[in-house]
Amino acid sequence: MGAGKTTVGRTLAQRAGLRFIDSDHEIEREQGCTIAALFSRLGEAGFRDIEAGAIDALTQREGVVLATGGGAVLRPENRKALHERGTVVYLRASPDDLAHRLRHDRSRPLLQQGDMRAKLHELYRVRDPLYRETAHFVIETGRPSPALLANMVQMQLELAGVLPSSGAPG
Ligand SMILES: Nc1ncnc2c1ncn2[C@@H]1O[C@H](COP(=O)(O)OP(=O)(O)O)[C@@H](O)[C@H]1O
Ligand SMILES: O=C(O)C1=C[C@@H](OP(=O)(O)O)[C@@H](O)[C@H](O)C1
Ligand SMILES: [Mg+2]
Repeated sequence: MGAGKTTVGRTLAQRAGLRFIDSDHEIEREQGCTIAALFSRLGEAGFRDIEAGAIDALTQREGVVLATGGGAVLRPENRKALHERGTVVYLRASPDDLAHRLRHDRSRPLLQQGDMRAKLHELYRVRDPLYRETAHFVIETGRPSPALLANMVQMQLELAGVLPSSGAPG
């Protein structure tokens, strides 16, 4: 949460001329309510069931940039679908940077109770190995802006032959 998946993913899609999809936005549209409302109605496990269905459907699309929710890696079937059907970029951020970025955020239900920084450290401990297992590339966030990170991801994917060369100078 707060790594920049939604922000960087949208910019990357614009630059690469691809459609951008965010699994949380798709879920909100289909369910007709916010992620926070789904968590309070169904609990985290209920949300994860819906999320797994969305990941299965969305990873079957061709030619899209897909941003997932940060907890999508918790389910093995999601990790497998993402890794096998797509090229996965892990936008790594330190828990302290995430806490700073999200200090005023009220839309992420898992961070609304207790000490946000401690919670982000705990999520990082559990999830960092899962992100590394799922990803084909790791990009360090931190100092670069979202726009620069989108350039960095695009360049990485062009070098890997996943995206056609944009011919940008440099
Ligand atoms: N590299 C970055 N540097 C500074 N702020 C960032 C960066 N990436 C994202 N943000 C900010 O952090 C917040 C969360 O970003 P978002 O794209 O929603 O993350 P995610 O989808 O991974 O949870 C937004 O306010 C966004 O502008
Ligand atoms: O990390 C998580 O468990 C979650 C991340 C959120 O998405 P972002 O990673 O886009 O914030 C959203 O799916 C939900 O609040 C749960
Ligand atoms: Mg997001």
